[in-house]
Amino acid sequence: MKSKISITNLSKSYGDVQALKGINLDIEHGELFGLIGPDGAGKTSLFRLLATLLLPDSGSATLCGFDMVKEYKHIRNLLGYMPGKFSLYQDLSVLENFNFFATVFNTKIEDNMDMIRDIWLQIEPFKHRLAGKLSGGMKQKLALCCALIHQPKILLLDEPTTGVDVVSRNEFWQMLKSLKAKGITIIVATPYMDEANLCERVALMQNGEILSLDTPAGIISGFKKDLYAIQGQDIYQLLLDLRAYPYANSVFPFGQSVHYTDTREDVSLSELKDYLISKGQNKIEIKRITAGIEDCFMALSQQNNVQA
Ligand SMILES: Nc1ncnc2c1ncn2[C@@H]1O[C@H](COP(=O)(O)OP(=O)(O)OP(=O)(O)O)[C@@H](O)[C@H]1O
Repeated sequence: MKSKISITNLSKSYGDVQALKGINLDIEHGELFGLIGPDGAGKTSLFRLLATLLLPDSGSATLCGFDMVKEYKHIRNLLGYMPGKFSLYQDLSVLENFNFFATVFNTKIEDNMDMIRDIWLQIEPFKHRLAGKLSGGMKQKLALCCALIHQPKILLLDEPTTGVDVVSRNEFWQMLKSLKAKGITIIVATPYMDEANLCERVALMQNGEILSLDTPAGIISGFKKDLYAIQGQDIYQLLLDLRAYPYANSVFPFGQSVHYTDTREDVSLSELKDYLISKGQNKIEIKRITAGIEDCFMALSQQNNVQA
């Protein structure tokens, strides 16, 4: 069975809030796909629709060829869904949670070990611990095991690495790669732009719309402006001064520097530096850099806001 997902013109509102505005998206069998966007972009709403927990206002979607509304029962058996908030029973042990999910899906842990062995081995030493007493990374591993217990063809993971330390985040992505190798179609929603590079394709989302849909490299190649990282002693004042510069096209804070693009084709860096010195800035450093996914997102978002 091909676990393709096809989404056509899908919309969802909550009262006056338009959470999804006509989403069109095809995700291929066995793809590791990223939904990347800030809080409120609409990622959870899209997942809840695909997981058949919400009804759309308009539009449609098929998962493994089954209609999301009319054939929701088939979809529930084919789908593993890991919600954003820890969804397991905090007062049950690891093993009790696991057994509970196996029972719900009318299966047994031992019958599904092939699929989950690598992950289970990492949490097995804690099998008698209450789920509520696990670390963030361990909770995510348990939630992933529970989402996999019925051997789903499609896995929806809503912000699985939010609040998880860097080491556990890396381990988690390694696990996703091995699940993908088993032929599972995986969609990961994340607000972390750097995780886009770990996906085969991504959709950058904002305000219920897809701003861009491509491979991470394809998205980055769409960034056509020269990009500069500018550092100075007072980063906040630097940001304000750059925003006031008449040739500024985009100015965003980025860690310890400001990412800057200019409206001119040929940027005069010496003129820009002189301007900043005239504003009282010192220790200015300007470096030409390559855009990352976050720069692309900011540029697309700015473009989208101008068009709106
Ligand atoms: N039950 C609800 N009632 C009213 N508004 C809602 C409801 N659920 C979501 N929204 C609104 O819909 C929009 C999209 O929210 P959604 O949760 O789908 O986005 P998200 O990208 O998953 O962000 P988050 O990480 O904050 O959940 C937001 O403006 C949100 O406030």
